[in-house]
Amino acid sequence: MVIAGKLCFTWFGPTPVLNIMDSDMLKEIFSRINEFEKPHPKAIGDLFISGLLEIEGEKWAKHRKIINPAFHYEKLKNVVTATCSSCEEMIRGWEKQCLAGEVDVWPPLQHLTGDVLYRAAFGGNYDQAKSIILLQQEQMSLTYKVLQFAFIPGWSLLPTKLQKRMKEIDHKVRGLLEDVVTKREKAMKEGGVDEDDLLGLLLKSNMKEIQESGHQKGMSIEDVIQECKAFNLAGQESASVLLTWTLILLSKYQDWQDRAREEVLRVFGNNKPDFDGLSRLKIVSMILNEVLRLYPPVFMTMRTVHKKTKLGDIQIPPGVLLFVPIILIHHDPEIWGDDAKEFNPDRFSEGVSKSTKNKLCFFPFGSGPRTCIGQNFAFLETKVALTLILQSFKVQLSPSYKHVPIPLFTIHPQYGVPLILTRIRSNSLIRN
Ligand code: HEM
Repeated sequence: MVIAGKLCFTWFGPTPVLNIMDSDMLKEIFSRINEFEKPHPKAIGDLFISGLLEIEGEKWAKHRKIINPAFHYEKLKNVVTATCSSCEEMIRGWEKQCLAGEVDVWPPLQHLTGDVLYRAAFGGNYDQAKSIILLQQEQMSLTYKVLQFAFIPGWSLLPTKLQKRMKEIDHKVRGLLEDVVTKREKAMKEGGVDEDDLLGLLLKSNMKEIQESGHQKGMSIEDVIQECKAFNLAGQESASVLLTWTLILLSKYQDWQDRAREEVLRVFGNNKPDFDGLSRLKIVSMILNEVLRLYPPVFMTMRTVHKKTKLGDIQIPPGVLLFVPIILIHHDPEIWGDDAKEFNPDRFSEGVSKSTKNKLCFFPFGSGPRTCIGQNFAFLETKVALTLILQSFKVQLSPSYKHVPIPLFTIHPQYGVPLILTRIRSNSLIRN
């Protein structure tokens, strides 16, 4: 039922839902974080999200303050180094595979972003992270199944096979992360390691709290593990999805691929991308924004209303779930024009605020205080990977590619992404 303009009322099982597409209301929802809070995922029986993604109020603010320094732009130089190392390994693999025919780039891109996250945020590598990532991927598809039953009251309390497996996965992931965390903690205590990556900062805050207060007041080791779990999920999945849809669209729109490659070669030649040069990639940024508009990896977000409140002229009772359908707003012809569904990076040629006329209608990373903390991380990693790929290959869609985007928390290509990769240099190892 449409209430007024861009407001639509529905039900999700027993829960009343308001779909919000109005720019002014969205600004309110994203900024008034005490009234419109993130819904607690346990309310729908899932177990996989935790940490910064779900916590509320003061605890969230405290955690975010601790973590923020690891995400300052200058601090993210290690993302560039980590992506270069990891991407070179991937490209070497593709060079061998492409001689034998097409390459399904979807699994390697998922590995890539997992590896980058581990190297840059946790000081490890993909081999250590592999089991955790695979378990979390399984957890996500199980959670998706759970959601289909979530409207049946009490279903989440039943001891079903699904619930049992989810608990088992949660337990295993927790154990694996505990191992990563305690190893680093030991190394830090022995004085060997003092890194300001994400894990280092989380652990330093834990140690500082203990030293200062003599007892645990701040981020406990349990909190640290939960945060690592959340970052694993948030940091790996969406970035791989962005890179994947970018390669699909550049394969489809060869003119944009040529323009992106020209720019990459103008800025870096055949050298490895460096931190400062990445900010000069204007065409690549326009392309990434357009991919994020058409295929926003996180295609919707939610808030819940905790106490009776007013949004615009409407009184909203507590318990209402607010759905923010990012993808629908990004595809709205009233905002983006008749070509809203077409790939046209030129619409971002004068920057995001010009193309959105300063309305809140493009927000692939959310908005307001609870906006994505990893936005710069994701942009750097994607630009580096794209630079190295475009320096090495011309990419085309294989005739076997089927265009079936499916929403599985993020938008996945259901049948993978078989590409034909043509090497454009005899030796694609990038110069230092
Ligand atoms: C293309 C890649 C990415 C996209 C599209 C994306 C998108 C989003 C969105 C839409 C939200 C929810 C915002 C809201 O509800 O207002 C979010 C939250 C979050 N993201 Fe990302 N994200 C990406 C990459 C990353 C990366 C690489 C990391 C970490 C390294 C990360 C960490 C987080 C965290 C921790 C939150 C919760 C923030 C909070 O509640 O304070 N994300 N992201």
